Amino acid sequence: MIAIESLSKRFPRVTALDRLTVGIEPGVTGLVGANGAGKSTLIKILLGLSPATEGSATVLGMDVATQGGAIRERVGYMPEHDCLPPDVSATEFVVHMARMSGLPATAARERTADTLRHVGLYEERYRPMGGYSTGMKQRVKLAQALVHDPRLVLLDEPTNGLDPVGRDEMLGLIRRVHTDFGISVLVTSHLLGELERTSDHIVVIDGGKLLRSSSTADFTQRTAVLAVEVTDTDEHPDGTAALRTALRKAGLNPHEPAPDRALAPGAGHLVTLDIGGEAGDTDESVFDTVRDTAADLGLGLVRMEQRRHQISEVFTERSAGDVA
Ligand SMILES: Nc1ncnc2c1ncn2[C@@H]1O[C@H](COP(=O)(O)OP(=O)(O)OP(=O)(O)O)[C@@H](O)[C@H]1O
Repeated sequence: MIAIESLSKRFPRVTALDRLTVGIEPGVTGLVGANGAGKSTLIKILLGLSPATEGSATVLGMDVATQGGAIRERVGYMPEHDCLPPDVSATEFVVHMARMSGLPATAARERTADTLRHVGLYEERYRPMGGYSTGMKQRVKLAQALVHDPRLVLLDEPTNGLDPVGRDEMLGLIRRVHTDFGISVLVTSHLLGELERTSDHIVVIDGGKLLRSSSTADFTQRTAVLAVEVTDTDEHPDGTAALRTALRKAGLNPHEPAPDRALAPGAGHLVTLDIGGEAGDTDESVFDTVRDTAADLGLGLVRMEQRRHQISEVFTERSAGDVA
């Protein structure tokens, strides 16, 4: 869908994109990065609205430097900022946008009605948009991006300003844009965990550079840590200390307790240890060893839990790497 090759964008005081190379496949892709990471700048370059300083990119095989008009005909765009004229209704506005994209008048009206219904706007669609809630405005912005039946939509922070329920509804709508209509989606967010359920693939950028690009499953299912909760006994008043020592003897690698652990009520009963490698190839025998070790010590085994990685850890891992 999109091929980005060593793309840079420099403003006089700041480098917004720094030799970014990444490919976007069909499906739903989340583009994640903190505020100022370069997400909006990238989208504007991909639409041919802003020239890159260096490097190249193609969208649906078209060159962003020379074919911006053709790209915007085939791609839908939902901008981040508030851009809706307050005095016109959603219907009037979306019909206008459909006509701008080249649809004949009748088709534009029909598509507008269908699209507004799809995003969940009904009677309100005849009222001026100035009186709409943020959630309704975001829905109109999504509708105008979809009305000309594009193959790909670029959605810039579509959940901005929404409450948790509104966010969930918007993320559900975005998922359905792909599942119901087969339209590919590139959606941005500054909230790291937000796109985990919506996206097939996640691209993380930071300071205009690519931090990571991989499938959402790879991000969230690489499990490397086992948390074990045990009870104390008369024989072992500190069950976790006894378990750690015994696990070490059994050849495992339990983590040292956190320094403030004694201060946290109820937190003293947890032991964490590494299991499996980077790729998530968990060694099942670790579970048996932990169970048998706890049983041999006479400790009560409350739970064993494999922790899921979260996208936010990409940033933590990177900070740790920087320190190293
Ligand atoms: N027209 C411009 N002139 C100068 N600097 C700019 C311009 N547009 C963006 N920048 C800067 O480029 C960097 C990246 O901005 P960009 O808007 O792409 O980030 P973003 O990831 O979309 O963040 P946000 O979600 O906050 O918009 C920021 O430091 C921003 O201040």
